[in-house]
Order: sequence, then structure tokens, then C-alpha cells
Amino acid sequence: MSARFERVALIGIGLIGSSLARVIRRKELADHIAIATASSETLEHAHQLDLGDSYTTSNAEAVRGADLVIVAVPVGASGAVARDIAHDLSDGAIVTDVGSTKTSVIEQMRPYLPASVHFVPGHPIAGTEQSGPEAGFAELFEHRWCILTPLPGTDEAAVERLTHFWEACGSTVERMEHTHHDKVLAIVSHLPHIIAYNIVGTADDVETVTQSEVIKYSASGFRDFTRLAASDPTMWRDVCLHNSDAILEMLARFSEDLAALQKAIRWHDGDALFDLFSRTRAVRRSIIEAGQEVDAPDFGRHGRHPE
Ligand SMILES: NC(=O)c1ccc[n+]([C@@H]2O[C@H](COP(=O)([O-])OP(=O)(O)OC[C@H]3O[C@@H](n4cnc5c(N)ncnc54)[C@H](O)[C@@H]3O)[C@@H](O)[C@H]2O)c1
Ligand SMILES: O=C(O)C(=O)C[C@]1(C(=O)O)C=C[C@@H](O)C=C1
Repeated sequence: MSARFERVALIGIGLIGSSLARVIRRKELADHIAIATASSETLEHAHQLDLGDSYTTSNAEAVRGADLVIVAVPVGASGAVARDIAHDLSDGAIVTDVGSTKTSVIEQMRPYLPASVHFVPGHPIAGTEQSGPEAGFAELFEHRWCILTPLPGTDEAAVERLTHFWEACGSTVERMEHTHHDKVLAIVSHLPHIIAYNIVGTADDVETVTQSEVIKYSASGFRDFTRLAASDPTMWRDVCLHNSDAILEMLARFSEDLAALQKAIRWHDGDALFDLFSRTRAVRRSIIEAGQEVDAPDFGRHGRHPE
């Protein structure tokens, strides 16, 4: 089965959309890349970067004749995009997305999509704290997971074809039920970002007391938090609002555990502290032993990847 499409429409041309544009072109996965984005300034930027073959601010125009449509916008905009494109989709087209939350995207998009298209929601577990068309790079998806959350009854051939596409982009594809996806991602991705936003916010408040010490001594663990806390505010506002149930469930667990940690420190319970820190060290070691990359690649830390 071919991973190649005739016309791929990319709706949204930020970090993820532009990385897809670059890898699609490099691996020759489409005859034509149609780019649509809401802002004419971003569209012009994408044009200057020569990311596609046609450019428009009309989502409907971009999807006309496309056999693959990839929606790469903040999750809160998914419903509006589905409404825009609904009447212009070709019969048999595969419609997918890259959103960080899945249940909400399905609820927003599905009511608008005609039965004649194959809707296969997706989520590449790959990213950086950067956003916009200049931030993308073709290698972003290499050796990364991509999770597909097809609904029961979805055409198997369409799911297989999208799987081949992501594999050609360098990813390993897994399938997951969408509510399960949202719980798993709440703990491994959404909570770490929320904690980072919170700790950097607290440090910023404290800085009025400590003057410039937060910046001066930040070449430490704190710096890792500042990278995550520099992530796109629109994207993460939408993730928090659109996966709130799972996030609040995980935050409740996190708060209980934090209270227990606080108690152990207050009562000088060295055994409890040592046990927890040993357990968490083992988690990182098992990730390394499993051969998974644990550190953000340098291009993640410093922005643009040299292409
Ligand atoms: N950044 C990451 O690390 C990462 C990783 C995996 C998945 N995601 C998901 O990918 C999606 C895109 O994220 P990103 O990092 O590329 O964001 P980004 O801010 O870099 O780009 C978003 C793009 O969407 C466009 N857009 C917004 N509303 C639109 C609309 N109504 N119609 C057309 N275009 C519209 C913007 O103009 C912009 O081009 C989000 O859903 C995000 O949750 C992000
Ligand atoms: O490495 C980063 O900067 C990321 O935030 C990437 C990350 C993640 O949490 O792993 C962020 C959100 C996505 O939905 C997928 C990937």
C-alpha cells in the first residue's frame, strides 16, 4: 500500500504543519502540497519558506481535490475548521488531525464531516516549545510515536494508509482508544507542562523579592522547566480546556502525592524521601534501558534545526 498521496491539504502551518510539509516534500509523499492557514501573514511566511505548492487563507479551497487532509491547528479551532471544509471534501478522502487531545477533537469535528470521507484522528508525540512555520523541521517525527485513535467502524484500508504515511515520516504508529489516549497524555505530557508553567510562574513572582537571582542561577534544573514553560500559550490553553477532565483527575493525584512529600519533608522522614527518589530514579533508568530517548534533542532546546 502506498504512503504517497496526490494532493495533501495542510490546514495550519505552524510547528507541526510545517514539519509535515518539509518531510512530505523531502520523502516525496505527495504530488501537491496545499497550504491553508487563518493568518495571511503566516501564509506569506510559509510561501517565503517555500513549504508548499499552493497557498490560501481559505480552508475550503485547500481541501478541494485532496485525498489527504491534515488539520494542524490548536485543538480549540478543530470544530471551526471541520465546518469550513465539510462541503468541499472529496469522496474517499482521509481526514486526520495532529491535536494533542483526541476526545474533544472528535466531538468537535465529527458532526460536520460527511460519511463519504474517512476520519482517522491522530497525534504525533513529537514537538518542541517553538511555534510557527519557521520552527518546523523534516526530522521532527523520526523515531517518535504517532498515535491513531480511529473510531469503531472506520475503514481499515484508510487507517492502514495513514499508518504507512506516518511510518514514511519516520514514526512508529500505535492505535489507541481516544479516551485512553487522553488519560495517558494527561500524565505524560499535559501535567509536566502545567507543572512547568506553574513553577516558572511561582519563580517569576518570587523574583520581585530575589531581584535577578532567578535568571542568574537558572543554569540548573530550573532551566529545563523554563523550556517547557516557553511553549505556545494558545496551544496549551486549548489543551487544558479540551482535556480538563483527565487533567484534573491527574492533578488531584499529583496534589495528594505532593502533600505526602511535603509531610515527609516537614517530619524529616528520610526513609520516605529516599524510597520515593529511588523509585523515580528507577523509572528514568528503565526508560533508558528500553532504548527510548529521554532528553529533548538540541534542536528542541535551541529552536531551529539546521536544515
Ligand atoms: N507543538 C507541539 O509540540 C505539538 C506536538 C504534537 C501535536 N501538537 C498539536 O498540533 C497542533 C498544532 O500545533 P503547532 O505547535 O503546530 O501550533 P502552531 O501555533 O505552531 O501552529 C498553528 C497553526 O494553526 C493556524 N490556525 C489557527 N486557527 C486556524 C483556523 N481556524 N484555520 C486555519 N488555520 C488556523 C495558525 O495560523 C498556525 O499556522 C495543535 O493541535 C497541537 O496540540 C503540537
Ligand atoms: O518536547 C516538547 O517540547 C513537547 O512538549 C512535545 C510534546 C510532549 O509533551 O512530549 C508536547 C505536546 C504534544 O502533544 C506532543 C509532544
